[in-house]
Amino acid sequence: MSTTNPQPLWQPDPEQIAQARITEFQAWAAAHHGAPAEGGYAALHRWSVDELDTFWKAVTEWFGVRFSTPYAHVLGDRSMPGAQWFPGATLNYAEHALRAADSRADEPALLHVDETHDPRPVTWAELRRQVGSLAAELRSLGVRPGDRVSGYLPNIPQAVVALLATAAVGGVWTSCAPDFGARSVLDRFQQVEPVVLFTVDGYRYGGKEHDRREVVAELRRELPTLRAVVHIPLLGTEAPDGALDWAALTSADTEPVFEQVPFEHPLWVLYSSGTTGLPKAIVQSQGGILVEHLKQLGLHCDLGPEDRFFWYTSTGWMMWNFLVSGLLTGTTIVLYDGSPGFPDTGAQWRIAERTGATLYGTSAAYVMACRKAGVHPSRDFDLSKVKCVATTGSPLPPDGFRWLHDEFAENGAGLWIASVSGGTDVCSCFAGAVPTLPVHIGELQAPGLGTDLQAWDPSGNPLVDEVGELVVTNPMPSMPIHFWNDPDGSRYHDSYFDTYPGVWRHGDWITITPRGSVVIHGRSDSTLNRQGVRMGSADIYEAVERLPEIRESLVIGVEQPDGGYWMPLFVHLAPGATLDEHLLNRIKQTIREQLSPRHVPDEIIEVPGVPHTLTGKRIEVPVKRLLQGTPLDKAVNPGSIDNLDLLAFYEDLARKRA
Ligand SMILES: CC(=O)CC(=O)O
Repeated sequence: MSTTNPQPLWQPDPEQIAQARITEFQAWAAAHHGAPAEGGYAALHRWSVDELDTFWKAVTEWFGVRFSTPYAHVLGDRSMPGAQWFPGATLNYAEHALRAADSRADEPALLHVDETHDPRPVTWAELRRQVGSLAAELRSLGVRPGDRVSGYLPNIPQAVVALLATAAVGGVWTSCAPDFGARSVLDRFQQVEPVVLFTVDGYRYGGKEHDRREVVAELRRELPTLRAVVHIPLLGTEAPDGALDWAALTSADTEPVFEQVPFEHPLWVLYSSGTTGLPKAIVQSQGGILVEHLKQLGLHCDLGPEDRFFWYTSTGWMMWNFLVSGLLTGTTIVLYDGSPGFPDTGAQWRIAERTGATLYGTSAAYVMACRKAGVHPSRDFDLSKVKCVATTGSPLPPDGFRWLHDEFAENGAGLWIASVSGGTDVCSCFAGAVPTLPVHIGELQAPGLGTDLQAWDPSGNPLVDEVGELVVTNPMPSMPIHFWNDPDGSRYHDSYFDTYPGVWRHGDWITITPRGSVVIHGRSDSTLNRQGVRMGSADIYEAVERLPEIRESLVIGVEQPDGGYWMPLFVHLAPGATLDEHLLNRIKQTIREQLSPRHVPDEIIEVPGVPHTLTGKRIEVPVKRLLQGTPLDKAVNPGSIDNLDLLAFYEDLARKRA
């Protein structure tokens, strides 16, 4: 593929460039660490990957990272997997996240918004006090460094307090959003065996209350390692028997004590979507996340104390963890707990307006939905504070860039549009926002600093202006320190390093353009990725195939040329069953209840059978490729399929849909 779009859609003016934090950083790094003073971002980026150790040392100095014990080197062993970052150093993530409490005690650290859309502030001093109180209570409950603390919580201030208190103690945080059904939560939490569970009684979404007390009771029964359950009465119910009350644990006026942990001490566990089995439990470190997020939020997103950072997310997605890290740069973060489109599609823009967001992030899918629904954000809302609209979850289609640009331009405003891409695996971005570079339609501005991002062909040759596998050839501090329950590291190794030994292969198709920007073409594996939320097909199979009428099923997600996403569920019925209205409804209801409304497919289609590999794995990727129009002989290796005849059905369907 060749990349066109020679004219930028937007470019920063000289004043914006001069004022960007990354410009100041470059000048400072040139004076103190030999970074190139000239050559702009491209030169800085080259230096950051060529002089990786010096670059990361510079980041820690620029952002004033407080090492309570100094490090021996920046990078001990640099091989992947297993690179050792800042050996010898100790620090604490939460201590850094609460630093602004010293100088800006009465300013808001959090703005909490629910479906009324009225922001409610939590000051830095109040956040710090609650974290201090809760951390002391966790210690008295016996929580020790390395213990797992879990949250079944919406995006509310209590979730941020619980994460920071856990990190202050050196515990390992992990969370699921309350729209996850019990099975999805247990598939995650049972792996990591938490000792504490923070939970709500329910949540509000789309104007309705969703009672989760039965799910919580099931979680308590099925998580035998729990020593304490903390009840947050979002719907106003009493704490169930044996549960502790949130208010009691957070009422003391206690200074937080920040456990000083090794740089590579685990901070949290995030989960992959579990396409081929249980979700991977991905562990990232306190120090690794601290420095990666300082770089990403402070330099790439250009966030600082005067900013307000709103990203529409739930606690079940890494973007929530990324949002919380906005505190590291002294930025006020906006927590929205509610439906993205309630009471109308424009909801998120209204929240951006009411909270004075300066960086507003959302999913590409939401942008496309607004475009379709005829929302006029800049006409109907005062978005004069918004400097950047960022998108992720899936690549923002060219029409999305044009629409955002035109909507703001009609009201005389320029808009920095940052389409960014990374993932749970690094809880960050490989490529995306750079405040000093132009934006071209359909392109991410550039690879991130300290990230040697390349597109490779199957033999490991770098490609420019051609589609290749997204690889990163150097270690990043936020790469997983390990997967949970993977003692020999084989699952970790096989997830990223089995194609190109020693090089991270992410599983996305990308093009690096001749001007150094990046185009993402979608997953090179079969992860479902709908409205920005990654989901595992295995969860869906498990739920659907509990129904006696379903013999087997296959779910895939197909990116559509118009930027949409089509997620059909193919069902092979048990003998005698009929796919009538009743069964269709039961399938949908089962998925909605056991997983979440987001897992409900767009269409349910009866098929004569599900094709497998010879080792019995359903072949999702070849079916997806067929439905994207790839001819059969190119979509699948015939020798690897158990029943080739079955593919004729999918081929036929692809023809009919074309
Ligand atoms: C930054 C991202 O890449 C987020 C995601 O799509 O999971």
